[in-house]
Amino acid sequence: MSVATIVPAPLTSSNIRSRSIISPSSFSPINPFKCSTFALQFNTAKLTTPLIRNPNFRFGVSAMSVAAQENLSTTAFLDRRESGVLHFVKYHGLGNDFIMVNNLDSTDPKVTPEQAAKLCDRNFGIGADGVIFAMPGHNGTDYTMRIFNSDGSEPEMCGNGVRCFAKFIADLNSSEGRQSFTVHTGAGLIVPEIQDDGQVKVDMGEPVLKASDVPTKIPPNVNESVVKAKMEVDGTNWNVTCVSMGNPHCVTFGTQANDNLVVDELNLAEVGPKFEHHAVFPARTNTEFVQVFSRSHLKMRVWERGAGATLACGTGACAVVVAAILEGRSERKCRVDLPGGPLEIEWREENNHVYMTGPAQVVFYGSVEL
Ligand SMILES: N[C@@H](CCC[C@H](N)C(=O)O)C(=O)O
Repeated sequence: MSVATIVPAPLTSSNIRSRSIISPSSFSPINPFKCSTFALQFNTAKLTTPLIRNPNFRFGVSAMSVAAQENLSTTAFLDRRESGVLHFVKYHGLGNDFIMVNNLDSTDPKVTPEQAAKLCDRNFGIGADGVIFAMPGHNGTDYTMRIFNSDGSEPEMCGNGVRCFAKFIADLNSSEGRQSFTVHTGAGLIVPEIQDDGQVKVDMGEPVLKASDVPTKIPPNVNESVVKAKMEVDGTNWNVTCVSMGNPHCVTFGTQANDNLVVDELNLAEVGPKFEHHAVFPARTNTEFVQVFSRSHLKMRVWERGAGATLACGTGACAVVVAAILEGRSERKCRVDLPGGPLEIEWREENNHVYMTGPAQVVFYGSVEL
């Protein structure tokens, strides 16, 4: 079985150089990262052959050239110890993509925030919305998850990321089928469960609504929370509801002049940063712009703190359903359409927890010199 070593140009003129390996052994029956996972990724392109043998398997590595060959299984590959070399696996949840790092032997991330920003660069790096570290558990949990955004900042939680995290752990353990893990995060205990159909259902815990804890400086208007409150952005009065899923979210269904957004008409790149850096959000914010199709079907676009426009945001979709319920716009169980695909979200009355169900898929694995 041959393996292609992909050698990209240096990341920058700084001290980071990269070398990535794409391994066709990932299509071997003994490898947990099976060809079918990749085929799923390309269902729309109707590819039926293993991608490494397919000339179209150039996405994401287009700046790289084949330079060498070697035999290696993915798990063995991740177990390698080479100083200055980072082994990673790239995953995505509805196009929200992450460089996953096996950091189980240390509580210190193997990558600095500055290196993470360079690795996430879509032109000069691997390309991702963030770097996620699988670390030893804390206070009795099975694992700890930490994440750096693509700008190097560290958020408390990542919904799509924790689904990828669950799949990554299962792949590392070479375990298949239904299984769940307890994961310590900056947002507290999170419990992802891989279902029989491969989807990952996550107990995302309770939303935080108290304005000062979100945090936002917008004056609370419902108990201690900010619900459908006025927020001025560059002369436009928006209606916003603020929710923390461990990380801060500002959810809007429209302006005071037009309370029913058509999200495709929005200039996200222009308005998103104005919300993210608005003075009323001392920790910056993620912002979700939402359109209501029905009481159980919503559509959102997101501008993420530290990552910009992404194809999906799991914590964002949870915040959207919480906000929609608080504003009387939806039922407790909704389908939320994101640019990368749909998530099922439920805010359960009996325990106040939010549940998110959606996919997580491996893309490729490789290594990079730090
Ligand atoms: N995309 C993530 C959220 C990642 C963190 C976010 N950018 C923040 O800074 O809070 C998700 O799926 O939840």
